[in-house]
Amino acid sequence: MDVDAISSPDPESDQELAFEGALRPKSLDEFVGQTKVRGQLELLLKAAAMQNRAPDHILLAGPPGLGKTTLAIIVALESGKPLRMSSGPAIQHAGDLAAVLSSLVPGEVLFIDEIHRMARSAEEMLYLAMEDFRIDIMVGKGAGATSIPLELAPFTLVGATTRAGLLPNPLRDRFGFTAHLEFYDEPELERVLARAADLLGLELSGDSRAEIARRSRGTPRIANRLLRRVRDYELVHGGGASVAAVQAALELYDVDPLGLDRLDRAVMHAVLMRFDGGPVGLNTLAVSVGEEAETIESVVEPFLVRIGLLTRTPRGRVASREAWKHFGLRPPAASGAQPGLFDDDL
Ligand SMILES: Nc1ncnc2c1ncn2[C@@H]1O[C@H](COP(=O)(O)OP(=O)(O)OP(=O)(O)O)[C@@H](O)[C@H]1O
Ligand SMILES: [Mg+2]
Repeated sequence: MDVDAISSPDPESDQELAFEGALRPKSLDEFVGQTKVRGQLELLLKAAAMQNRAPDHILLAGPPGLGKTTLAIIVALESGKPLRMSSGPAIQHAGDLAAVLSSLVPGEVLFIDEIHRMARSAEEMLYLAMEDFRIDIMVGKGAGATSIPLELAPFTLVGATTRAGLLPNPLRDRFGFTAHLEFYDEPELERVLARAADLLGLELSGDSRAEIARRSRGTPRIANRLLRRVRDYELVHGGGASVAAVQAALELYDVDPLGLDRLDRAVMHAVLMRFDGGPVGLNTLAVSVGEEAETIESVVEPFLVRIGLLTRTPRGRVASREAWKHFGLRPPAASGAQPGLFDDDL
């Protein structure tokens, strides 16, 4: 496998997608963590069921691998309605969207993944569809063009995005509820792992679970992936999935004790070494590691900020004292940008 990908929050292969499918929780009760969002969704679905109507449209926002697709599937399962899956990149013309919308059955849940990547013309059609369950189909061209209104079956749109900030306001405002998914803490990841280990028939002690959870980047997808590598290791070497086996397996795949992946490390390395700890602007940073600014901002940065290695300031990104320590480096003696910040205990 691609070693670089093991800590990446994106799915790495079709095989992994199949594996994910098998481990996906099928109900809100089985869904670990995100207590607040779960409670909010539960209320929303229950109220809709009591009034026998389609639940409000739902926007799921958050970094990759935290459970957006899983929750969309759960919304359909819990409300006992069919689910239609689509994605922003697949909707490049208003006509693509019209075809999907006009074939929905009453109450159907329409999941649009990466909704921020949908074509503009389709977005505008979606506004009307979400609000009035109606679209206008344009017939003909030029002066003779007319629009024919088309009634739609009431449906629930579930949109997912890693970039809520990129959604135009009129679209964002039409969702009755926006769930912001957060990174998972270690006890939550341990519960994800316990459940997955059970499903895989792998015996895993509490200490082994904790060891994997600590390196999972706050992300269930990564926790499950690391668990697979541990299972492989156990399969080949035998002797159970002890803490030593977990450490050996994860070391083999270059998973940092904090769970940092190649890109996380490249970003931190650039901030520390090339920009003397910052502040450095997002675009400059993106260019210096050869990545899209979007990826840095939505995938890499939220995690680095969360674990306290990076801070965002109005003047740019700044490495924390912990960052210098974690990489075994000394901050520059005269840090003109942040006088006194690194003075104590170094
Ligand atoms: N709360 C959870 N409890 C248990 N397992 C979870 C949870 N959230 C996610 N998972 C597991 O993590 C994997 C990835 O989740 P999912 O595909 O829903 O992420 P996503 O947010 O849609 O990611 P992306 O942005 O890449 O589409 C799934 O296989 C699922 O089993
Ligand atoms: Mg998804």
